[in-house]
Amino acid sequence: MREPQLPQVVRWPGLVPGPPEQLYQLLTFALQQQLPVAVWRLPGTARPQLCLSLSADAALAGLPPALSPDSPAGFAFFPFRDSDQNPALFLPGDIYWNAQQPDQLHLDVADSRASQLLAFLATEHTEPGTPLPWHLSPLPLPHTAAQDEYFALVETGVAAIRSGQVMKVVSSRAARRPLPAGFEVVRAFGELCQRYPQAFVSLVSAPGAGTWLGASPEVLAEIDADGIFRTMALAGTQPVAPGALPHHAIWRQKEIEEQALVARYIVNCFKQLRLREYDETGPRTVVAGQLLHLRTDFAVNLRQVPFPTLGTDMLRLLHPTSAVGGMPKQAALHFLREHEGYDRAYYSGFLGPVNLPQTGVSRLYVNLRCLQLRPGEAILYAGTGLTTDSDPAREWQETEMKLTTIGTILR
Ligand SMILES: C=C(O[C@H]1C=CC=C(C(=O)O)[C@@H]1O)C(=O)O
Repeated sequence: MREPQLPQVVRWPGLVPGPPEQLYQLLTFALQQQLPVAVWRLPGTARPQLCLSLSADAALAGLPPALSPDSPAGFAFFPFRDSDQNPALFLPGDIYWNAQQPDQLHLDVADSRASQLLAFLATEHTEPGTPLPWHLSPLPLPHTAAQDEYFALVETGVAAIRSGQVMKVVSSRAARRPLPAGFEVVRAFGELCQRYPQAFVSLVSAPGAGTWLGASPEVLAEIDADGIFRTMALAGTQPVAPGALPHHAIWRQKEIEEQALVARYIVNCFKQLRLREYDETGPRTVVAGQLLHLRTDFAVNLRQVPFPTLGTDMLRLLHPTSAVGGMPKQAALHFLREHEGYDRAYYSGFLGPVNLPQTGVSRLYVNLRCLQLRPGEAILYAGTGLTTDSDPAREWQETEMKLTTIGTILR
């Protein structure tokens, strides 16, 4: 098997500033040169990592990434629906930096654009907090549903379930919020990292896609260093009750069914691949910020099950999962296209590093609890899984709760 060429490790040029300054310098270079860049912090880790691509065109991937050790290293940023307006991106890992090893940069020294970066880092010192030219989406602002419109959408969804058109559908909406005075994107990213230590925190800025910040609780497809493939069925939502232990949470029939459908969807994907050797754990209650969810974890040991394309195949079958689309998949997606009334863009798409920094290790998350930056404001996104028992007012309230996860950085 051919291993991808990983960039070389070079020393940070000149005096090594603190990681926050380094992050700022790298972002300044990327944005001034109008290049795509992604910063992320993995759940349970302390330090951010960064992937910078030296060509905007090279990031236009078109296809979902292959989760295989011989595919290129980079950062995937995939929309809910792949389209000309919201292209599927894969940011080649031309430059990789990890705040864990702050004196190192991974790059190809023979590339003249990489040398340009090194020269920039050696001479320029942008003060953190200096406004940066973030990429902005060229698309018009998405329609933001008022309460009565969302109620109507939920009612239409429930009617579609009752008539047997779909079993489950996840309706969603966008909401506009002004940026507070002095709002600063990199600081907001840091705040998300502090507030949500168990989330996948991300900041992606790319030509054509704009700038997105998020704190996702949901793994879509992951292959770790021990060759374990993982995915999860995450659904059902209630607020964390002050003083109560998460495992004492009581779930209604509605949430239990909603989550069971997502788990069934994943089992069906394994079945389509004729794979029986998976471990299933749960469902159990998990905490995601101020919310509780029900989660079932699935794992396959790829060192014991000889299925080298499992990650790639599952990713293509899973996205969009019934935690963000519905069931059956095509009928639910058709319903959303007809009735949702706005463009989700990269909300409920997926994102994360592939073979970066370690060959064979990929970590893709569903892009939930996220916002998109626009001049002077942010567009926040949230959705709720509908079943026959859904009540419009409760579903609206649930989207409000989900919006507060990312909304806290706008206070
Ligand atoms: C669609 C979202 O959440 C999904 C993940 C967990 C719980 C969900 C729910 O309870 O509906 C959703 O399926 C969102 O956060 O926008």
